[in-house]
Amino acid sequence: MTKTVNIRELVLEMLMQVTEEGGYSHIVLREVLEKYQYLEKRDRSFLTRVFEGTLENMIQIDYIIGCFSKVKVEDMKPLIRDLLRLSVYQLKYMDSIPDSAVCNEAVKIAQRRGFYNLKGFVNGVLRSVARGIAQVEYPDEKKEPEKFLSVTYSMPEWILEKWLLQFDYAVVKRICEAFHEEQPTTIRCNLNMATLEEVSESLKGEGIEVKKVPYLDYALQIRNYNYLKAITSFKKGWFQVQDVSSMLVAEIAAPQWGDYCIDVCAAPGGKSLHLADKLKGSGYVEARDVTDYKVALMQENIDRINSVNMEAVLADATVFDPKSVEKADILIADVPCSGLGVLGKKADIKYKMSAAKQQEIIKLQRKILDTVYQYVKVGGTLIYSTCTIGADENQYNVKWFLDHYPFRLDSIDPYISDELKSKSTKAGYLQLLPGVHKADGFFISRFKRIS
Ligand SMILES: C[S@@+](CC[C@H](N)C(=O)[O-])C[C@H]1O[C@@H](n2cnc3c(N)ncnc32)[C@H](O)[C@@H]1O
Repeated sequence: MTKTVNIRELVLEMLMQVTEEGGYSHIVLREVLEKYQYLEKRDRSFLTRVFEGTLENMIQIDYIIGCFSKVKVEDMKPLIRDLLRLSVYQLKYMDSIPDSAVCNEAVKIAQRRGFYNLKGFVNGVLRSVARGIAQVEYPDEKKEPEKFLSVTYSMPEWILEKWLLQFDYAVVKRICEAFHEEQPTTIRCNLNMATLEEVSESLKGEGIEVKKVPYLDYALQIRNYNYLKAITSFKKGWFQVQDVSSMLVAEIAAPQWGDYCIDVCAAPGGKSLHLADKLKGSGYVEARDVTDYKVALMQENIDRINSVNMEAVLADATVFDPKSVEKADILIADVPCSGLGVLGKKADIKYKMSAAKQQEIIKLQRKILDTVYQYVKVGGTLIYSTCTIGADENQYNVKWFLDHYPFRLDSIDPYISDELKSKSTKAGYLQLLPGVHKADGFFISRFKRIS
């Protein structure tokens, strides 16, 4: 017999894992959905919506709580703070739930969790929020534009400050808005295994909504599925979940028949698998990553797709590998980054990242480039990419690389659709911006080794 689960309490535990224990929201959610597969679809959607919605809107929610609580949000007991957050999310964003139900449930959870003495506090704050939420005064866009963006879109001010130095206010606002729009799943169809029509028909046959997406003709958007790993065409290896921005990496790498490719930061393997598909069984793709866990993850994907020209390898990209010197026709450095381009899918990243952590990441990116450039043959291609927005990890690293190593930028225009072409793509790099482009925020640059 299955135990009854209190969904709000489960969301509270998930939030605690993310906000207090450093867990990653997409992993926490995936593990819970896998563990509680028996939950009804309605409960799974409620759980997903409250968990993701609370994280997406957390700065705004804390601002609202701050308007009604005498205790500062940062001084609250962590469990009470997260309980208030998920409750305020429901009060503000879920009209179908009566306010009284939200308050009563929160009080019961506080009591069950041993916070008898804070029942009154939880009840008082939530009932005041429920009564006064429509009168909350938010920062004025004209007088305090940065604060307005921060509270409206729950975006930390240090990120906004950096973006506003590089992009117009309207562009930054559009990026922030896009992170709050629906983020449908995008898939890359493996045309070596099935045609686009076959994948599409198979998905529709299982009641899944399918739509074409811009920029690439083998990519589809899917909606309204319950559990990805149960989809027949997924089990057959006919498609891989991957954003279009990430598919563009292999597109821009443009491997030729027989090429030897090394992907130095490859897990979970999306771009490597794409390269292997493009090579149609020829050449070879060494998909390297730094932990056993990540290598096993890639191996799982290789086995599902039955890829014959790809191998998952355990290797640290910051440690020089003499056997790889001038071995690669194509080297992919899809490096660890701040991830600010994918906040629409992984909202918690924005709270975990900081300017200081970003500096550490930049050092690692440069250390990786400083090691792996030696593996590229003269005349070979190096692709440097990140899933972030902002010059620090992108354009400045490109400039630094050109200043120190025997490479030149190479135009990417031959490999992308006309709507993506610009001065910078002609020069050799592409910064995708959510809301401006129909893709995740992503940066791709292409270099040729000249000596
Ligand atoms: C942006 S992700 C790569 C995504 C991957 N290219 C894909 O398309 O699925 C960055 C990867 O770098 C790996 N990584 C971090 N430090 C590394 C290192 N020193 N050596 C090799 N890989 C590393 C991480 O484990 C992570 O999987």
